[in-house]
Amino acid sequence: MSTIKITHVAAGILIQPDGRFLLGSRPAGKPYAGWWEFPGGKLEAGETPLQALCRELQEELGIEVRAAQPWLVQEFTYPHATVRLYFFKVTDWQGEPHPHEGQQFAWQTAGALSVEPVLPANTPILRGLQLPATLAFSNVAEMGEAAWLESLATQLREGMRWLVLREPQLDERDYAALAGKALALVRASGGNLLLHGRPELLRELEADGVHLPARELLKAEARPEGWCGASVHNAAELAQAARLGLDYAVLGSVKPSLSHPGGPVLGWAGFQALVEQGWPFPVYGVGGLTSADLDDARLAGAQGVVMLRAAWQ
Ligand SMILES: Nc1nc2c([nH]c(=O)n2[C@@H]2O[C@H](COP(=O)(O)OP(=O)(O)OP(=O)(O)O)[C@@H](O)[C@H]2O)c(=O)[nH]1
Ligand SMILES: [Mg+2]
Repeated sequence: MSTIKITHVAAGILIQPDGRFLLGSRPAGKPYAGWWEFPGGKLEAGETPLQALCRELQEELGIEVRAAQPWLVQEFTYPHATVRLYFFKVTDWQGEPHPHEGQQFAWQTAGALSVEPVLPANTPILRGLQLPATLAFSNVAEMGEAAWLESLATQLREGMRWLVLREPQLDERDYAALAGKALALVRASGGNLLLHGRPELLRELEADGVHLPARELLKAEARPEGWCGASVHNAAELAQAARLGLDYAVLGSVKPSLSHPGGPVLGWAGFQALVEQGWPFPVYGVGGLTSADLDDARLAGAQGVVMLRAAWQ
């Protein structure tokens, strides 16, 4: 029996307060020379990913890492190696990055890169960097259409850019009509609207993607086009989201919630234990959460929180 040798790699996403992050070009003489990557390199024997990250950023950039949070973990098979990449968000460092290996540097904005090509394993990482800290789910069922659309317009003015239209009580015709109205508002602000289930409506409505409920995630054999995330409750569902190459997962319930009363509750500790297994997409907490929970969410390894009621108040 042959076992695949996996090369473990730590890579750092240096993030400025304005959100821009650093890419470096790979030096001549290495595989994929000239391609863009996050600075980093292979773990040495006995090193943890964080130790390797600190050493590599010292060697390649001459900086000392002051604050780094583990973020996404991605496995990828190249012709020359199968790599397991541990990506960290590096939010504080000492010193100015200098190209110690003859690299070029470029500070970049998520979704609007000015350099290419980027290493192919990094595609999900670049998608993940575009996602927000709070993801809103609609609440027409409780608020009524007129009040919700009015609140949507207000939230869009105040910076909301991502939302999932989840209205299971509507039949397909009413759902499509509501989606049309919401999309008109979202488009005018440059935002993204994801349908909840109903991937068959994606083309017709020209929505930005689909959020799959867990039962549809488990049935899916391929991801729909556009953005795609899913609701998950356990490791098996997270693994299915990884197999499909989804852009994010929503994991819960973190706290008891009014919308799913009596369901299983993970708490932040249970949430953290699942997220720490390492996934190639960001994971949001859901279930009785508001923006007041964002600090706890980040400490537990979350991208942020999903808000239902709280998003529209
Ligand atoms: N540093 C880095 N490596 C990446 C990224 N994405 C990605 O697929 N890789 C892969 O991870 C592997 C390790 O990268 P590396 O060449 O930087 O390793 P290193 O700094 O230890 O260099 P060395 O080989 O000279 O010792 C390569 O196969 C590279 O293609 C990324 O964003 N940053
Ligand atoms: Mg390197």
